[in-house]
Amino acid sequence: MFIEPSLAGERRGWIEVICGSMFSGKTEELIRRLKRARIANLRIEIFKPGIDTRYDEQDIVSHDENKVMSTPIDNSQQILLLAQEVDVVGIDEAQFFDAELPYVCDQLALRGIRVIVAGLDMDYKGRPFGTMPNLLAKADYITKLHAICVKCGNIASFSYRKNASRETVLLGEQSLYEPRCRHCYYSET
Ligand SMILES: Nc1ncnc2c1ncn2[C@@H]1O[C@H](COP(=O)(O)OP(=O)(O)O)[C@@H](O)[C@H]1O
Ligand SMILES: Cc1cn([C@H]2C[C@H](O)[C@@H](COP(=O)(O)O)O2)c(=O)[nH]c1=O
Ligand SMILES: [Zn+2]
Repeated sequence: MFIEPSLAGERRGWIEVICGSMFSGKTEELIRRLKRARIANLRIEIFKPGIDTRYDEQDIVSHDENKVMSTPIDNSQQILLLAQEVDVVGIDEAQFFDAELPYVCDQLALRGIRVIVAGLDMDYKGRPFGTMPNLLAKADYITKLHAICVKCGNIASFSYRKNASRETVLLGEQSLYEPRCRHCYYSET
């Protein structure tokens, strides 16, 4: 389990990335960390990409319906304007953001802000997803989570798409995707 670094002494920012397949618990873990920061009386701002309207226009919602309020935005530079006077910034569905997001996270961390980012590391084809590889390269702390493979019960790192759509971005949940282990993923792709 991730334990927050000590905040004693001069305040320095850092970047945490939570990654993994769909259903691996990224959003739950993001919400858990943000709730703990709130308990510590830290000032928090939470962002998600405007296109992610799957469960709610505004809130970040996990597959188990844990939720937290967020600000939907269309480009990552908006975070630099909106995250004033805050101690912690949370960002969900990072894979959908533009290529500037790693730079934005760097700038926030330089301001002394703790940045917690959650996102899919791979798309349905098993390729690195969007800006995630660059974020992972810049992260100070990385947590890789796993779902349970729906075929065999082993740990799952892949998000298998159940229909024939070929576009990279296709919002959805259980009806469209299932988490699979490497073996079960490659046996049907
Ligand atoms: N195959 C699965 N493996 C693990 N968790 C699953 C699975 N299917 C459904 N879930 C549920 O999904 C929850 C995680 O949801 P969430 O945090 O939204 O994941 P993510 O953001 O990584 O997609 C788990 O706590 C569990 O209740
Ligand atoms: C694999 C994959 C996923 N998506 C979409 C599907 C969901 O709307 C989100 C992932 O949400 P989660 O919180 O990680 O469950 O991404 C996509 O557009 N393309 C893909 O290849
Ligand atoms: Zn499997």
